[in-house]
Amino acid sequence: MEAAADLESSLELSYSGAGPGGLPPARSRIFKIIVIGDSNVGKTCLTYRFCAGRFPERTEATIGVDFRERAVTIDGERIKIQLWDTAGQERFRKSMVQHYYRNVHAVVFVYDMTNIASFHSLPSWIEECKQHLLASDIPRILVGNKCDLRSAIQVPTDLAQKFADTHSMPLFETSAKNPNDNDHVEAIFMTLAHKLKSHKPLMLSQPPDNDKLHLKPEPKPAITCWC
Ligand SMILES: Nc1nc2c(ncn2[C@@H]2O[C@H](COP(=O)(O)OP(=O)(O)OP(=O)(O)O)[C@@H](O)[C@H]2O)c(=O)[nH]1
Repeated sequence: MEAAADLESSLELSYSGAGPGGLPPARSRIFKIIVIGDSNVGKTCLTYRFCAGRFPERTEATIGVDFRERAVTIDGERIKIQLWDTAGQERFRKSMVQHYYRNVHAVVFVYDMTNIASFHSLPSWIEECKQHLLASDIPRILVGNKCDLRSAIQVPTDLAQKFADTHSMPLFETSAKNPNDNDHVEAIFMTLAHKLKSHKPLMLSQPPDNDKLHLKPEPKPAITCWC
């Protein structure tokens, strides 16, 4: 918990150190996106796919929060997308919840298309989000994951679309696993990044202290259905 607080406060600091030759250092805007949803829906795999460009060989239940970052260039501006992969299991998230939501710029709700229970949990995730986010105009998107498991689908697209419409969110159906969906996962986060880029100036980038969070450093490397 303290580690997350440290990370938050380090992100809130404006970088005031001088660059080479006394010139101001290069700065890039940084956007914090939290990814939430039930355990096992594929939040870790989706964030890994976007940041590392591939499906992870193995995953374990996220404890607290995991953190991945990727720099992208949009319309000539280099920005940093910071993905906060949160724990789906209540026992691993309880004490951290307020840290997830601090200074959030966008929220990605994820459900597993092959698990109707994860879809039915969405209202409680939305409610949690409402309780912790001060601004109501923060971009939010809904992602149905695991569309590669076609024969096991339990959440029909029209049902998900209806839910998304009710909550004024765009819906994306994709797979973190299917390499053919790589571009789709990319497009989901890039669509969000484009949206955020036009937002008011945000935090300045400062490298987070991954050691404090005990995280492994990662390699950098309105659509309905892309299946
Ligand atoms: N077939 C398929 N399996 C997936 C996909 N995404 C994730 N998985 C699998 O689903 C399981 C859970 O994935 P995670 O990414 O760890 O799930 P999570 O939502 O981060 O889970 P928590 O950390 O417990 O909250 C793993 O066994 C993944 O291999 C997908 O798109 N297709």
